[in-house]
Amino acid sequence: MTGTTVASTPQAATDRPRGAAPLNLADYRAAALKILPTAAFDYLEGGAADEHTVRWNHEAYQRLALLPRVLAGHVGAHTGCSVFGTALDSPILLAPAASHRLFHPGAEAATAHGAAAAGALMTVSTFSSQTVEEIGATATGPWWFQLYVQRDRALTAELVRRAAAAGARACVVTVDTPVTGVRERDLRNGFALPSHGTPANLAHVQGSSTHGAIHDPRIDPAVGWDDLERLRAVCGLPVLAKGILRAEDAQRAADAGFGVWVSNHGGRNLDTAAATLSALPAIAERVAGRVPVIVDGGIRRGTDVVKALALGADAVAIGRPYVWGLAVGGADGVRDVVQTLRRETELAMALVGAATLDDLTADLVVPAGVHRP
Ligand SMILES: Cc1cc2nc3c(=O)[nH]c(=O)nc-3n(C[C@H](O)[C@H](O)[C@H](O)COP(=O)(O)O)c2cc1C
Ligand SMILES: CC(C)CC(=O)C(=O)O
Repeated sequence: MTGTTVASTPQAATDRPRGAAPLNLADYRAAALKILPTAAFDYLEGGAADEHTVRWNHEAYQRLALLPRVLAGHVGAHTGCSVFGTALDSPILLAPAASHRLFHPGAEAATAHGAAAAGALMTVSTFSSQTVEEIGATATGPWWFQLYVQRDRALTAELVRRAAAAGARACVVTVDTPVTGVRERDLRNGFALPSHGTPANLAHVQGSSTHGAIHDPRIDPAVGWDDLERLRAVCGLPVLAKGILRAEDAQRAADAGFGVWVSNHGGRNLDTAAATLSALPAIAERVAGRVPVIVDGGIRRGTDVVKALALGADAVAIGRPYVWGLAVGGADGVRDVVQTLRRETELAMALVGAATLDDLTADLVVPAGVHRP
């Protein structure tokens, strides 16, 4: 893809007046909008085509209301959990996002530090701007590796082996991107990932572009279930399939022991794909607790986390919000975004009468609007 590249790397906003400190994730978005070059903000913010799915992901949470239990007799709420054997302080994960250096000079290392400070698990993209070895050497918290299966399967195997050797605790195979969606903001901006965003993990590969295109021809469109089996054998790690929206696909993943990551890629690929929250209950029912179920897309408030867990997710992941934090404050911004969402989650749990994540059950959620018991 040709086009102008974003030349400048934004600096962290260290000189914000105290009174302007972000209170919630939407405040971080507003601050990131002020700092980032337009093309970088649009790449982060945007979705495919008319961006219906981007909106639906978020609105699906607003279409549900909570029915709190009272007099539950709890003191506070505890968000501790374990996902695929990794103990976590809270069920809030960082979804993979390409090229963190586009948003902050500290790149993925800064994200890793912020995630660790918040006790959150980070997922490192195949298209990270630092190598898995660099990230693994600096990460003090748990992290997973997100894989885009490459047409070159020897290279694919090498990638997951490198990630495992660098300390990744699971491999998340993205299954919703046989091709990338048409991101019209990027087309209008003539946007291509800048040279400092070139996928570091692939920099040694012959023919690898020095100006990584968003619509990357190296991603193999013909990925099958047998690829996931082979990858699990190669890396020896738990494998999750990211991008599942259909219950029968979730069932097949669970039958094979693959974790299920419910996602429509943040509305960035197939516009008018279903909101992830709409897809979640049927998926959770089929999986029936056999493997972890993670959901992402549009989660911006603690009440969203509570609703997702009540409807069957074991954990949620956020994409854009932690990148807003990264842009605004580097590692501290990432940490603060996660901690803010976690505090909101704890508060919402206390208010619905839930002491632990197990207390978040489907009866807490009803359609919003007029409720007739
Ligand atoms: C800037 C950006 C880059 C992304 N890069 C990747 C990626 O490399 N691999 C991947 O599987 N998903 C990628 N995603 C999708 C996210 O992992 C996640 O599914 C989505 O952002 C969740 O929705 P949310 O941003 O509304 O929280 C990216 C998303 C954004 C916003
Ligand atoms: C390089 C891209 C394929 C990364 C991505 O998944 C995205 O921008 O949504």
